[in-house]
Amino acid sequence: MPDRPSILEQEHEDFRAVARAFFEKEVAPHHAAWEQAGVVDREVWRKAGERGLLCFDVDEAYGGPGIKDFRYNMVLAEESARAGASGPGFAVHTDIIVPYISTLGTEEQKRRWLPGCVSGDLVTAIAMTEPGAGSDLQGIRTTAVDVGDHYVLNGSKTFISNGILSDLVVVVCRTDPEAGHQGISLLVVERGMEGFERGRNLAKMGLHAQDTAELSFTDVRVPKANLLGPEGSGFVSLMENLPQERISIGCIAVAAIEHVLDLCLAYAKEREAFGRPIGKFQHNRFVLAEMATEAHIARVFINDCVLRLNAGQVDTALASMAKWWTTELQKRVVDAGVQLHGGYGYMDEYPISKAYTDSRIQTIYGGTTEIQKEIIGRMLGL
Ligand SMILES: Cc1cc2nc3c(=O)[nH]c(=O)nc-3n(C[C@H](O)[C@H](O)[C@H](O)COP(=O)(O)OP(=O)(O)OC[C@H]3O[C@@H](n4cnc5c(N)ncnc54)[C@H](O)[C@@H]3O)c2cc1C
Repeated sequence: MPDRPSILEQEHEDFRAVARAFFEKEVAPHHAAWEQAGVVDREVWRKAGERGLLCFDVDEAYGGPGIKDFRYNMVLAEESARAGASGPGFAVHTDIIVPYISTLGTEEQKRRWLPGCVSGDLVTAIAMTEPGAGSDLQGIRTTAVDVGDHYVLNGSKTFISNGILSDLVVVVCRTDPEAGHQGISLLVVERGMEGFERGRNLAKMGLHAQDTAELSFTDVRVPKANLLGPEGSGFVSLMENLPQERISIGCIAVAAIEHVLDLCLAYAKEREAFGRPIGKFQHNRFVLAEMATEAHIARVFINDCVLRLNAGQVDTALASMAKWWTTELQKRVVDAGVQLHGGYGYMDEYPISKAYTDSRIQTIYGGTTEIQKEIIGRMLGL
């Protein structure tokens, strides 16, 4: 069999060893309890920060190592998948939200927030989706009215990852209701601001240890100093940052696919039926042969995307291709994996069962498969 295609150097493998030890020691033993609780222990964020597993791209001036190399993020996704650690929302923090602060923040904002993001003392969330608007981001109704030195924020958000634990929430809101997408801005709402309430921690099909919550804002006075980027530039900022979010989700998908392949290969060799390992039946051999082939293709594809991301060469269409194709493949592969496990595949105590329920969201959040195809279609001039 060919080796898994790799774009990693020794330093990434050293980082992998640190991440693996962390997930084995600090995450895996607690995960079942966190699944019961619907949220991870806050302490695991600080421990991840101590080991240097959060926000590697943040510059040294703000407490990070300043490593702008997405291969580290990819390795973390792989080790997280291997440990079945779908609870800690590290990727959403490191890959998706903190980059908004790093790229759009003023010097004062970066000094105020980034060190805590790196250390795990500050957990972040991004709140775009509302009960009435998900894919159609321009349909959001949360408003922020300028009253001099602060805004008055009103509205509600739903399905927000890290919603319960978050200390900083990047809230997508309308600062000018008449200006279409040019009236959308990003405001950072901080834990404890009066009028900022967390609603339910939503019960979900999978990702049971991850907190996904409703948030509401009633006359929240948000200082102007918490505006991220120029007023009215929020929509453009989101469009600029979404490609990295989509490559991040693609990395998680490919990591999950490889993990499922490993689980299935081990099971096919060990489980016997009709006097032989189930992997000896031609049908199952074909399933695994297809899985191994597709995992290889997906790895080559995502590796290429990550290298392009590092070089600043990921465009919107490529990110959408990576997002929809890898996550749809993940869903298909993990479904085949459950079938291969027979009844055990349906049992929570088997990792394949959890991989199945955890995978289902992948084609929905970060922009659905349909939206990705719409984007690609537009880029094709259609
Ligand atoms: C576990 C979880 C975590 C999440 N985390 C976050 C988060 O941290 N922050 C955040 O802001 N949001 C988050 N979301 C929300 C997520 O991004 C949205 O659910 C998603 O974008 C889809 O929006 P919607 O649910 O409103 O579906 P809708 O937009 O109502 O779509 C419903 C269906 O219609 C299809 N559809 C819609 N428009 C079109 C179109 N133009 N063409 C073709 N088909 C279309 C969609 O593909 C979908 O199949 C999360 C969701 C979940 C479940």
